[in-house]
Amino acid sequence: MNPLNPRQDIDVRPIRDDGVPEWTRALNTGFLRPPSVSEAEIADRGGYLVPERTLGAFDGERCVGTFRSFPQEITAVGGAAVRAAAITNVTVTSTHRRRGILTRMMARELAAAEERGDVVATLIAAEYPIYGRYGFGAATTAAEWTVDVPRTGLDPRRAGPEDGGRVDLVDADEVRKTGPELYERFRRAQPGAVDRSERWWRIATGALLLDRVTWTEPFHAVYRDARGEVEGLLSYTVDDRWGDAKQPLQTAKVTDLIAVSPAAERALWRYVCSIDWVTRVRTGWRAPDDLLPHLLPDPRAAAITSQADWLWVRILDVVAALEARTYAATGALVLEVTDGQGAAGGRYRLDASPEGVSCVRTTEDAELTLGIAELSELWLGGESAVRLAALGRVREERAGAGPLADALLRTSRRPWCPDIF
Ligand SMILES: CC(=O)SCCNC(=O)CCNC(=O)[C@H](O)C(C)(C)COP(=O)(O)OP(=O)(O)OC[C@H]1O[C@@H](n2cnc3c(N)ncnc32)[C@H](O)[C@@H]1OP(=O)(O)O
Repeated sequence: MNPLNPRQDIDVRPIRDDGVPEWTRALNTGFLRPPSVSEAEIADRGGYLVPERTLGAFDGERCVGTFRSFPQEITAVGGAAVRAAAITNVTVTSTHRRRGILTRMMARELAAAEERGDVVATLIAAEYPIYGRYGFGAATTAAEWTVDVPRTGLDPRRAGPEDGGRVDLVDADEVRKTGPELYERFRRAQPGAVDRSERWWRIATGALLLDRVTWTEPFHAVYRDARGEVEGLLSYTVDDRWGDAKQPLQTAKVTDLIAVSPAAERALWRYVCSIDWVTRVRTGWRAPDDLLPHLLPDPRAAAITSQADWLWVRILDVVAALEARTYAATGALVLEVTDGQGAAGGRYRLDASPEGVSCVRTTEDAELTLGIAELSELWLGGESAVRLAALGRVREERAGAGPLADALLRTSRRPWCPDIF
């Protein structure tokens, strides 16, 4: 029992329509932000919180735990949009931690998500150890590079597109017009990407200023191909740093770079790496196999400065999840899936080929035994069953089942979720 607060009768329930201010105070407290809640914050949250999907843990009238989910689409391997329950705003007040409040809120949401027919649940984890116990696996990773611009070997006179395309700076209105459509094209082709709301675009372009976030207006640039079609969007901010010898030492920080063609990717990275005064470029969180280093004459000018797990996925419906994706190889595999918390456990036979897939429950002998967290980690193609077996997290019941799982499930490019939610 937590000695700070011995009360046991904590009630976990959805908030009422008038419960937004108290819930928001608890959220700010849990995230160690100033707890007072402004009118603007209440109005903003009131606009998008869904009370029946917004849980509070109540000690009497006081909210001491927050948790909410919202409907999301995540792109599976092959491009299908899969129904997800996106989980966010998870906090338990410091006086009430480690007595099972998160576990109760999570159990309630996962049961509700299964009931709704969501195929997976998703989240971005604040800390690595929190969510594995609930069946979540780190399904995408992200890396950030810092580019030492003088070392790239890029000649600014030759940094522009060589394919008849062009790069133009555009204003925020233009981004709100062209960005959403471009992003839709991008995410349909990017396993691990999730949909962006209109609110996302308003925040990214300064149309909605949140009083808890310090806003710096970014520059926006688009790449248009030779026909004038927008194929890429770059947003970046630049600091104002000069050295003692009056030399420019500016860092450009990329806040978003979305491209639907390699030409657009190349043009936008080369553009941001060739702006006068900018001596460093921080890329923001990218796919771990981003092309960037190899778009520079000297790839070593781009050094990875940070790398971490990113999107965590929890499969709720194994059949629907495995049948939603495509497979580049042909093979059959019997999986024994264990699931302590949910209904996803059982034995499944996967028959996959480039022509199609079927996944059914079976009584055949298992070839590979793994937890639902491990299957979730493998689902988007970014992790390897052979690696997980070496770590003792997957067990081969038949020799060769691990490499076969990799041949079926792994993908040539890594999955990537560019967003945080
Ligand atoms: C998707 C998102 O919103 S990510 C944001 C997550 N929130 C935060 O990081 C804010 C700060 N932290 C918190 O508010 C809380 O510590 C929470 C929400 C992470 C956990 O809430 P709690 O109510 O303390 O968790 P609960 O008591 O249900 O823990 C269940 C188990 O998880 C473990 N656990 C919980 N949090 C952590 C952690 N941060 N690190 C390691 N283990 C943890 C507990 O030790 C416990 O283990 P046990 O079952 O072996 O005893």
